[in-house]
Amino acid sequence: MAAALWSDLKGQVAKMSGTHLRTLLQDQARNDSMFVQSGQIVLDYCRQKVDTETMSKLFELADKAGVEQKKTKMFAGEKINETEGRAVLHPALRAPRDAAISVDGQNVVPEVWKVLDAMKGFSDKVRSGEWKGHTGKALTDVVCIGIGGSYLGVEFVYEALKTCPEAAAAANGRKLRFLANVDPIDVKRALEGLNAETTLVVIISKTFTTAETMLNAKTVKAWLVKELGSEDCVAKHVVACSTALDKTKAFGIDSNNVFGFWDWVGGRFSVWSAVGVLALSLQYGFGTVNQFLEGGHAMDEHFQKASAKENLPLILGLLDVWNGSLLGYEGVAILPYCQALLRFVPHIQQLDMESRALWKSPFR
Ligand SMILES: O=P(O)(O)OC[C@H]1O[C@](O)(CO)[C@@H](O)[C@@H]1O
Repeated sequence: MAAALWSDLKGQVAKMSGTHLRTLLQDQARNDSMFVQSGQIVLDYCRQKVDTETMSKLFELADKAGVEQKKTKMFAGEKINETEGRAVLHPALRAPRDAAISVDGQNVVPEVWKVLDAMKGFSDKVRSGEWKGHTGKALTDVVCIGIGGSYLGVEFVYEALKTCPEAAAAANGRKLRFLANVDPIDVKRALEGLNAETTLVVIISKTFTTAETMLNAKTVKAWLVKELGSEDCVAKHVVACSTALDKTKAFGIDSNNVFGFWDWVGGRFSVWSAVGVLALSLQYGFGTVNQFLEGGHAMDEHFQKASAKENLPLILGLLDVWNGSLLGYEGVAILPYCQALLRFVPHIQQLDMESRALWKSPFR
């Protein structure tokens, strides 16, 4: 059945290859059917090389491939990441406090909120000046050390919020820097103009073994110790977002200052966990970051409940199958006209490409 549908879709490829987009765009009913919305997010896909017949075959493909059932399994915490044998539960990171989402029979939402509350408490203390550095000064600047999934999403959201008036006001007088590359020039750029007395270092590493992150962490720790004159400064100036408590302890970080996450958070989606929430709360305040989490939750609900034809993530996924596997396009252009989204592309590129690398085709 699915094979027949696939060959039908190949027929659509032949039809679309001989049809100019200008011709497709003359059909207003087609264009209108390709304008869908969830809250304030609009998806207008009328400039994709599809007509309504192609789309109905793609929706049929989703149905035959069991997307609905797979979605149910995902939100039920089943281990749908087959290559790594893990649940895929980043939606639990942005679920409301009273939600229930289970992994291995245990509701993980209370654990998520325990860490969110701890991050709120810590970031409020740092921002208010109640938390003092080694020499008694308030910490106004933050350097995040991490790489790949433990860096790109955080930097993207930091940049996206920088020009939002409410977030900018909350960040007044504070700096947030990122250090990912092991090139000493990146260390220099990250620390440029910072005073160790007023700097907090956030080491972000799920495993706390990643070579680049560990080298940068040691380099910046040495800078703090040299500037502040004692190893004791680490307890006040270094915190971590990690799942490896033994390793963060060995590095000298107080276990109260380690903000955890879980095996079911893939690195590429981890901006929604402590990886993103801590640094962003230090810069913009927890309230603003909580709005980001609420936005993500609204999209999770839409993905779960909207019908296929109105379902933004599903439609984008189907268009990806169409463009990549059927039309054979080898690249995707993401063009954020809004300059505040300047770091969106590296974030999505890493997220998308790493997901593809981990995907196990049912056909191989
Ligand atoms: O958070 P960690 O353990 O330092 O790992 C970072 C690496 O893990 C990933 O986030 C996911 O594999 C990569 O993108 C990144 O290079």
